[in-house]
Amino acid sequence: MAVYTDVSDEDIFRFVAEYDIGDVVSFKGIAEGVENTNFLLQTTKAPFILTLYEKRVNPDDLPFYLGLMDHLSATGLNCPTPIHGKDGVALRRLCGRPAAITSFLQGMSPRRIQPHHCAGLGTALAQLHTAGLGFEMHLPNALSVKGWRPLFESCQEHADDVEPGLGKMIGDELDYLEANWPHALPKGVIHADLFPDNVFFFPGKEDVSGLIDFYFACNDLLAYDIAICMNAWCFEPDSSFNVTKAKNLLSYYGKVRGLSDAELAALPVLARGASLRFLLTRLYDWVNTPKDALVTPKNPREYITKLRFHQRVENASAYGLD
Ligand SMILES: Nc1ncnc2c1ncn2[C@@H]1O[C@H](COP(=O)(O)OP(=O)(O)OP(=O)(O)O)[C@@H](O)[C@H]1O
Ligand SMILES: N[C@@H](CCO)C(=O)O
Repeated sequence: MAVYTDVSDEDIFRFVAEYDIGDVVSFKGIAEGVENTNFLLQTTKAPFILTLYEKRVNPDDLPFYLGLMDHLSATGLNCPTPIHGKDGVALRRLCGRPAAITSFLQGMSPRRIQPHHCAGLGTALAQLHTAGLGFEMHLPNALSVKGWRPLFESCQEHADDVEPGLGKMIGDELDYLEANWPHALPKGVIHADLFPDNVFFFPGKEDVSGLIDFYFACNDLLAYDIAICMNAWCFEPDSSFNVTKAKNLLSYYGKVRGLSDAELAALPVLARGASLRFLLTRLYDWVNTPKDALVTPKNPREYITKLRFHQRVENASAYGLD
């Protein structure tokens, strides 16, 4: 249950009164998600999402995230739109946490990912990257290659408790990635966490209906965002890699924003980095979440398997490209 900060009825009535969004009708904690506290807020005017930002969100970065969602919404991309209070301010405080209300997006995350979902995702991701090129604020990716070694060092002592030899594997992978990271590839605004739970479709439809959870968005290599999606969408529950899904993701992305030969050639190293990034944040959460916590941390072993797969990949043809 990802509600880290409880909010009383009195708190919510006082908070909503700071906006012109109608009166509170209902207010329920949302179970999904592990990073922030989210509530579904229904008022006499419409449904909204109230988010209280928790430990992994740097409050100084919130103007970038909210400004980005405003920018992307204005370009026509379907993402949460920050609601501004009567004083014009979107970023506020509630129960001691930074907080904001955003629009509620209709649609559902796919429970069983089909190849057509990856086609829709490729299109939506390229549209996001294209729309983001006009966004003037800039936020370096704190969880890119420069951030991985410090993150590893903060939980290194526990790595071998998860799997014998994991500490050495991560140390060797960090050496490889720091020496081979493709810094010169095209950069722009990336989502950086576009997992299935953050992508909505309408039932029976193939196009993405909306994107949410922009709280890891930042400026980084655009093709790195594709690698994050390939890991999150193109592996089957039995850990096998689905080449058809990867081919759809890459080919439909390329119809909107063509990938350069350099980006295609760099996909294996980008996919190794994308695997390590989520292995590290999951490892950190795995060893730092109390056993009796209400929120269940995500299993880092899933990303050990994905990293090992990409370590064996020699070129992008393994991802379905001709
Ligand atoms: N704008 C929105 N419209 C509709 N539903 C939303 C919206 N924002 C969040 N949700 C719902 O709340 C859930 C959690 O939101 P979100 O993914 O932003 O939280 P999180 O803690 O950052 O999760 P994660 O672990 O995926 O990073 C989503 O899976 C979705 O069901
Ligand atoms: N999407 C992340 C959790 C939120 O950052 C993961 O699956 O590890």
